[in-house]
Amino acid sequence: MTKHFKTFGVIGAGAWGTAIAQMLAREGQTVHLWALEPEVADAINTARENTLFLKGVPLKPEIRATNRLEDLGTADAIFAVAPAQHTRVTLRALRASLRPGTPVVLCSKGIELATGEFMTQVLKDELPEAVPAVMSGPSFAIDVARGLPTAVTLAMEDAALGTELIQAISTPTFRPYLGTDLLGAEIGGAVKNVLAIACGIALGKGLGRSAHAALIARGYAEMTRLALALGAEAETLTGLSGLGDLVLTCSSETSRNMSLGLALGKGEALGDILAARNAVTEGVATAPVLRRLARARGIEMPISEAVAAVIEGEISVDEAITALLMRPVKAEAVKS
Ligand SMILES: NC(=O)C1=CN([C@@H]2O[C@H](COP(=O)(O)OP(=O)(O)OC[C@H]3O[C@@H](n4cnc5c(N)ncnc54)[C@H](O)[C@@H]3O)[C@@H](O)[C@H]2O)C=CC1
Ligand SMILES: O=C(CO)COP(=O)(O)O
Repeated sequence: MTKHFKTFGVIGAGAWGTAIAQMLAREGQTVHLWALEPEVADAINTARENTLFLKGVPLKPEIRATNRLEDLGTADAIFAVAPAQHTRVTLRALRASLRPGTPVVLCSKGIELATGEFMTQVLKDELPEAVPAVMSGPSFAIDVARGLPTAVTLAMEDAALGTELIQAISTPTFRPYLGTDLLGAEIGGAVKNVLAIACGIALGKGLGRSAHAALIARGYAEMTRLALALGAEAETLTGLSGLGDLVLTCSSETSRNMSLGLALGKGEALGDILAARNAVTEGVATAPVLRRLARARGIEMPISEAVAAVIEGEISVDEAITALLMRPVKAEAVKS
């Protein structure tokens, strides 16, 4: 049976949730956007601007902001865009109102610190009757909100339903490519944030573009090792949600993760950097849990290990760099 996607719910009115709502909003469709902060919902509904998280972008009239998650319960599809550490509680709050079989598209990029779970597992725990999907790829919120060309992976097990959803949401400038490997898509999105911190540190320390490129390539190798060990498909990692997002995030100061690394490399303290920003930097929470996961499975992830150790205050930036450079040289294609 053909599913008609007319009404959308977006959980989280940060930069990315707001950009997704803007992309979804078009004539004849309604987008309910849940904001945690009353002033954000108010500004969107009255001034048609998200003054806290996405300043300067005039928002479309189809977007209706709300502070009540239950207002999203009747949507034909939900986009879950709260930061990874807050995703569980927002999904749980939808349990009573969401219709069984509703697609829930997970858009946050991270691993839950308390449980070590990726977002698909969190969704399964909290809304077992939802149809899971993952949307991930190289996509800065400001680019999407301004209508600049963007391509992402949208992974859903039911390819026919995924195709219908993509047809309902795609525009000439927002192009989701269908995949069926949800785990691969979410691993790429979570791990690239940690690797972007490493790249930022290297550039901030003045180690040069050769070191930067080496970190991206070796980071890609460790991301792929983890993905394959957890049962994801290699092709997903070569695509938009893997290599594509890794390249974007590791190369641009627009990335919060990359810019946090840059500041660390220049000698700023982690606490000061975080205190000065009004934006989530997912790699900070993901790095320690990623290290835990890799160690538990015996997967070698030296760059992510080094970032975790710096974030946890166990070693300095200089010690992390020395540790990486002192690693024994070995064959490039070693798998573990
Ligand atoms: N900004 C971007 O360009 C992109 C972001 N993402 C991902 O989207 C997710 C959300 O990031 P942004 O929209 O950029 O966030 P943001 O940094 O713009 O805003 C922070 C968000 O966290 C929410 N928040 C804070 N405390 C909360 C709580 N206790 N419960 C629920 N929500 C809470 C705020 O309401 C706000 O929506 C992250 O996982 C990020 O990795 C993915 C692709 C692009
Ligand atoms: O995921 C992103 C781009 O695809 C945004 O990255 P940051 O969270 O590092 O800004």
